[in-house]
Amino acid sequence: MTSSSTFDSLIADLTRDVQRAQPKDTLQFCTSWFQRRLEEQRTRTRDLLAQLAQRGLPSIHELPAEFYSDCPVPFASRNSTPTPVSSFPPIAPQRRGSTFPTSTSSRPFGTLIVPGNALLAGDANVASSSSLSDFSFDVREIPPTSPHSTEPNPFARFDAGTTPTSSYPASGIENNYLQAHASAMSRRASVSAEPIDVESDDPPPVYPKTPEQLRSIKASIANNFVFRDLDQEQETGVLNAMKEVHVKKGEVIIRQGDDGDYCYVVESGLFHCYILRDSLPTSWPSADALSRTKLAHPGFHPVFGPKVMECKPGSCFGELALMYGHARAATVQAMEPSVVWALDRITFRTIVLKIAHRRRTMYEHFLSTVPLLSSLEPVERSKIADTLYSRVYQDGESVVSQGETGDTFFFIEEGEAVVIKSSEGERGEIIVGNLKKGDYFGELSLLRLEPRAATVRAVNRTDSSQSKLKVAALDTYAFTRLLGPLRDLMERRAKENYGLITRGTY
Ligand SMILES: Nc1ncnc2c1ncn2[C@@H]1O[C@@H]2COP(=O)(O)O[C@H]2[C@H]1O
Repeated sequence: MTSSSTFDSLIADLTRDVQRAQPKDTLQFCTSWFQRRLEEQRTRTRDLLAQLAQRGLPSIHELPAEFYSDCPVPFASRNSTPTPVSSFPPIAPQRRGSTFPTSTSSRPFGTLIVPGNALLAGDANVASSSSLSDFSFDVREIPPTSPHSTEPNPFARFDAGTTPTSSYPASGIENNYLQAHASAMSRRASVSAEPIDVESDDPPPVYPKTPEQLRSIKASIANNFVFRDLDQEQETGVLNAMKEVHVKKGEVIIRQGDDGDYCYVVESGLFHCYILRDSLPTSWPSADALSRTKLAHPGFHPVFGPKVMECKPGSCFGELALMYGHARAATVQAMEPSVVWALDRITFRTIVLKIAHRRRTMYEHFLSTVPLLSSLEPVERSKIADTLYSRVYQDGESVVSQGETGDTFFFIEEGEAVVIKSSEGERGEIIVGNLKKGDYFGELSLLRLEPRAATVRAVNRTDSSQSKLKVAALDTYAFTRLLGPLRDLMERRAKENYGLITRGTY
């Protein structure tokens, strides 16, 4: 695929998703969307490299254009741990081995590392290597992505600054993108730069909660863009991993300019958020000194600056740190004894990425068993896998109804369905077909831009140990884009299986 067609297809995907989600903050939505796509693409690249590795030393030049990342991945071991994540001491983040492996040598391609990781790892030795365990690329082999740019890739330019922070040592490579910037806002690499070991079996932490607590957290995060797009499994993982934290009156839970690694949902109490517009002090007053600070008037803190927001029970704050590496934009202080639910970014990202990875593997496996798709290349099936989403139906529930406008195509993942038609003038419904695992339906209305020709309904199971109907769905746009090459095949099959394909005659 050429870069312009890749671009066109990305923009088309983004446009579709924006139209579907109707985000209030479009810019933020687009930013998150690209971040996710980048992560997915990097994971795919890693998977492909792992496959290539089984055949010998992989080479960047063997990567199909699909998988070409503008900046190949230096698979180098990490020899330093990340900086402390927050000045907030009461909860140590769950630094599980899976999320911060100290070395990738035992599993050469087991960790997703993308450009910028060296910011965190402080490991810039990307000289070429002959062994798989430390396989790496030389950044100088990588052409600039823009004729006007001398930088190896677009992710190189975190900022115009050149001074590395003490936390993230600069690399020794000339003109490279591994150098961190001194500015607080670019101290941490973007989320795409975070290594997440998607193959680890380490379960995310589970902190027990009452059903009421779960309901309250769920309601609090429901409209937050970070959590809104999580599926059921991801949401459950996130809710389970939230840890109850008691915050004393006056305690500073987030300090402006710090690295932000936690998100909080307020269970009880009250927090004030302040933003200091001027440059931040080189050192903040001690907790003791702060406790003696008098607030001259309620909207202004003499140290932290003007108050910009209050966070009451049900509010969620610090969530952007889960997605981006920005420094904290405000200081948040407890105004009374409070309780929050805290979630660290690594856990959040592990849950989201691991589940996404598992889901793709599961779909790829499933799609490889679908007869309709047998002529497709694995790469094409992977693309379909990335777009599918699952739905489970109760016995007797309709997935599509005759006469409706169709906007979705379905594969049956588990269970069985019946196809039912009813004709004007005829009484009742006639079962015209049975569908089982690996079958598909819903293509006719999309191919022919006609109303649904039949109703497809989950069977009433006679044995409750049988699976409920579970379908993997693809929306119109993805159907046209990804299954376009199979259009004739589907038309032919429809003719054979459903009889004469003319509206109203079957
Ligand atoms: N005999 C049939 N006539 C019409 N549609 C059928 C028949 N058997 C299965 N189907 C599927 O039922 C689906 C209903 O939605 P669509 O018309 O989009 O696509 C239809 C076909 O995929």
